[in-house]
Amino acid sequence: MALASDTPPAGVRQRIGLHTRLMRLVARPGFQRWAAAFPFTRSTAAKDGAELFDLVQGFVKSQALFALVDLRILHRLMDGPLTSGELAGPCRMSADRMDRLLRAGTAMRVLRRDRKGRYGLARKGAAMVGVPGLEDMIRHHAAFYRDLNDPVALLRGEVDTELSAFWPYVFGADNATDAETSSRYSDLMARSQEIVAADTLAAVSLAGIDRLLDIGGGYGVFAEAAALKHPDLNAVVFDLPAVRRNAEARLQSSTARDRLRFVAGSFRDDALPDGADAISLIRVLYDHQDSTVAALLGKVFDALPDGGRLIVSEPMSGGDRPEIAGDVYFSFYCLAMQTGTVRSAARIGAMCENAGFTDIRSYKSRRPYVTTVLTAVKPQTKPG
Ligand SMILES: CC(C)=CCC/C(C)=C/CC/C(C)=C/C=C/C(C)=C/C=C/C=C(C)/C=C/C=C(C)/C=C/C=C(C)/C=C/CC(C)(C)O
Ligand SMILES: C[S@@+](CC[C@H](N)C(=O)[O-])C[C@H]1O[C@@H](n2cnc3c(N)ncnc32)[C@H](O)[C@@H]1O
Repeated sequence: MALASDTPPAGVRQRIGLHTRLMRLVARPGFQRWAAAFPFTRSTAAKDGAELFDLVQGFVKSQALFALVDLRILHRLMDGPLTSGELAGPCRMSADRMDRLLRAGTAMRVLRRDRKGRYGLARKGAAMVGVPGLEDMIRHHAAFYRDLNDPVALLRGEVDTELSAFWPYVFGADNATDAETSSRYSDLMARSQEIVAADTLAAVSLAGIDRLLDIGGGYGVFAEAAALKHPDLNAVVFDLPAVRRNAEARLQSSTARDRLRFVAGSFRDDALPDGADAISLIRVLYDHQDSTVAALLGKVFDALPDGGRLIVSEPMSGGDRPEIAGDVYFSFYCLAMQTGTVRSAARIGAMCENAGFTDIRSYKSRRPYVTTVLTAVKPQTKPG
């Protein structure tokens, strides 16, 4: 039954269509009881119920995963299965509490329990250990979840978020005085870029490109991966001066170092290095508001030669068809960051088009929770 406060605002007339009538039926407890028992509807009712419960308990699962990561349980099991009693001491908790955590890990299928009651790694738990930066990413969710503590206030813009103060170290803000924090989070950014770089290079080929300019390229993980994959490619990483020392150290240690260079500057205030026939923006646009993105795309367009290519790669919204990683996790993450927003491939494509680009393509993503790739081309100017 709709409450007075649930009714549409004055002046809004809603048409009650067939779908809405059906949804009102589904909302009735009596219909739910009937559907749960009726042979043709009971499996859908059970499936919907289980999926709803999974949404309800999402935070609890994430926090149980956090505990497994924070206590390094996955690493402790790399040498073989252990009992809860054996894991309890080093983790400073009682055996029965440890057993509670290990059962949760087993139910979530990151661990498995053998007949003797010992716990070992399940396939997904083992995979987690190998995903670059994933465990640190999970640990840094402590700050994100504090920002999400009152999600309505966050949506209303009433929360002074922790995440917004967290990454400026990486963005090269002047207050990056805490060297230990700075390098810890910069490392997190660099490590998480490894899978983004791999998926970007799996989606698009850089064959035929002589010189790549990676704007906001951080420590150069993408530039290095591109150079290693394409032996004739030279790449320039353009990022804020605060990133220079660590980026140069990383690029210098690469076997492709002769083809990698760092140029310090801001895409807001400085000219972009010239001579690139392709420019990449990896996880850059979603950090910024529309006006900054429009100005950046315009600058990128001007810096490219005719026929030059733009590569955009970052987690994206599903647009007309909202999708779970882009429209839940990254959307709220960007909200907590307070500086930018997640955009759909269609929205980014339209912004590229406004900047003058043509031949805009987005690629079906293998892992939308890692990245989605879009390319565009600066058109050839017609002679005469
Ligand atoms: C051998 C046996 C037993 C069986 C054979 C079967 C077989 C071949 C199985 C395959 C097993 C396998 C290798 C699995 C691999 C799984 C992988 C690679 C999983 C990867 C998961 C990646 C995840 C979950 C990534 C998550 C990324 C996140 C959360 C990123 C967040 C990024 C953020 C917040 C960035 C912020 C940056 C800013 C500041 C907003 O710009
Ligand atoms: C989210 S990080 C992405 C880094 C890297 N491309 C990656 O995927 O890991 C955004 C990068 O943009 C850089 N950045 C932010 N503002 C910038 C600006 N005005 N000019 C140049 N780089 C900037 C930051 O320093 C940071 O390295």
